[in-house]
Amino acid sequence: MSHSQPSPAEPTPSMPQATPPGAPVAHDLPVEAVHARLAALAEPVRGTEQVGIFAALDRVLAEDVVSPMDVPPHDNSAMDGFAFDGAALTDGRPLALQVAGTVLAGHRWEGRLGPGQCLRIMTGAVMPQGADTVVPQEAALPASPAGGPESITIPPGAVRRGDHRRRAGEDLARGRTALAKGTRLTPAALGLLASLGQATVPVVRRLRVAFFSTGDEILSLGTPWREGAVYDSNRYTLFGLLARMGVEPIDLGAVPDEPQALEATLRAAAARADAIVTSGGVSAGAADHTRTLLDRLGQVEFWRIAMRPGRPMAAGRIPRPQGAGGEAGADSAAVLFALPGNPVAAMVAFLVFVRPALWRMMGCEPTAPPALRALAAGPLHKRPGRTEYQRGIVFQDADGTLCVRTTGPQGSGLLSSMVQADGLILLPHARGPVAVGEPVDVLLFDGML
Ligand SMILES: Nc1nc2c(c(=O)[nH]1)N[C@H]1C(S)=C(S)[C@@H](COP(=O)(O)OP(=O)(O)OC[C@H]3O[C@@H](n4cnc5c(N)ncnc54)[C@H](O)[C@@H]3O)O[C@H]1N2
Ligand code: MOO
Repeated sequence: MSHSQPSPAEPTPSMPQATPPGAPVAHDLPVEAVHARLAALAEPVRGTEQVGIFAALDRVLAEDVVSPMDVPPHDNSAMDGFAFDGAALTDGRPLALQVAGTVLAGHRWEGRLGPGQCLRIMTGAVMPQGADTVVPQEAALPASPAGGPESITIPPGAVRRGDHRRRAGEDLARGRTALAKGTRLTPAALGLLASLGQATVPVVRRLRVAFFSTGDEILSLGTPWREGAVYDSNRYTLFGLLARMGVEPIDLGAVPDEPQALEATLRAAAARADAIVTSGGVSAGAADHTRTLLDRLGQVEFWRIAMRPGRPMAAGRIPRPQGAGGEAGADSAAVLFALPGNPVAAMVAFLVFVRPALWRMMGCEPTAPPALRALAAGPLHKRPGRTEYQRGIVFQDADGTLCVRTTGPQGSGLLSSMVQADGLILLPHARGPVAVGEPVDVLLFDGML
């Protein structure tokens, strides 16, 4: 047993007595306090590997990448048109130029433009010596159109000096940090690395996350249904949530409410994984053995969190068996996140707490999910004193204003509502009921990248 002691400034996580069901309880930990405790628990793992750039998508960069070259590597044209010396432009007067040749992208014109000359140039082609400006071909008047102009006239005001020239190094300058350690490698970041000629990338090793469900009533798929049982859904939502993060998910199945079975699974998980995510068995029920077991196995805290859904949760460390460090890294313990069993509560607690903690373990400072401000299409029940995450559907009204309505009943067993929802309506701790037309933040399930 190694509950950490609550500090005097923080409420005790002990069980509240005789509280009306669903009412906020003064003892419950605010969401921010849970974030702070999890940040202390989730330390970055050690270990890096060099991977090919395609395999680097969604991984975390293990070292700063310094640009070995300028990108673009040379001054070049941003338009198909004519390159010339912009110093020849005069206010209010047309400029006539003779076309000295053509340069295509991927080629360099070796000559030097003289006074009164221009070069036909394609987008991306290297700017010739003696030119600093490009006039797009549709803005130049050809003096002799057949077979390409031999000379052009630039009407007054068509371009200013320096227009449509892209400078060497304007995207990335040689010697500058192109991507910082800890960056999550998005599609854009992969492209940036490729633009430096980098075919392999140093990344943080893949985080191993074991997950399992608990409960006598939980049936694995393929098992015939029986009275009193439910098919396991949490393992599949957790698999999806973990896989989306680019971690290595390790499925350890469904475990009955038997202390020996739970202990064996937890020990096996700690031996193989950096983190363990479980669902069920964290509230006050007669078969919720997880609590007793965790008290014995590791340093685990149980929390009642001032939020809905996702009120009960446990988190802490489960020591690795001796000699298991080689496989799961040098750290002596795996981090346990024990989520509530109700399917919506498990998902919401994962999104709010586990996801940012796992990003931290991967060496990446987590970013807040994208939020949208929308007007409540109907009144929302909300009690001050807890953070609520209501499932929301975003739409535009007849005027094009962004609005949000709930999916309907907000029971934390209604997994169908998570499928219908676009995101979670975030109602902060202190907020009371929301009237129609009041603005609220919606945390979107899907970001663009
Ligand atoms: N007296 C109290 N009872 C409960 C409280 C409370 O404060 N006092 N809290 C309620 C809240 S809130 C939640 S959330 C749940 C969490 O309880 P557990 O984490 O112990 O979860 P279980 O009791 O094991 O299961 C709850 C519910 O979810 C179903 N479940 C569990 N695992 C799965 C799974 N893998 N796939 C599908 N469904 C699953 C389970 O059958 C139960 O119906 O406690 C409340 N009780
Ligand atoms: O808060 Mo429980 O987590 O309602 O479902």
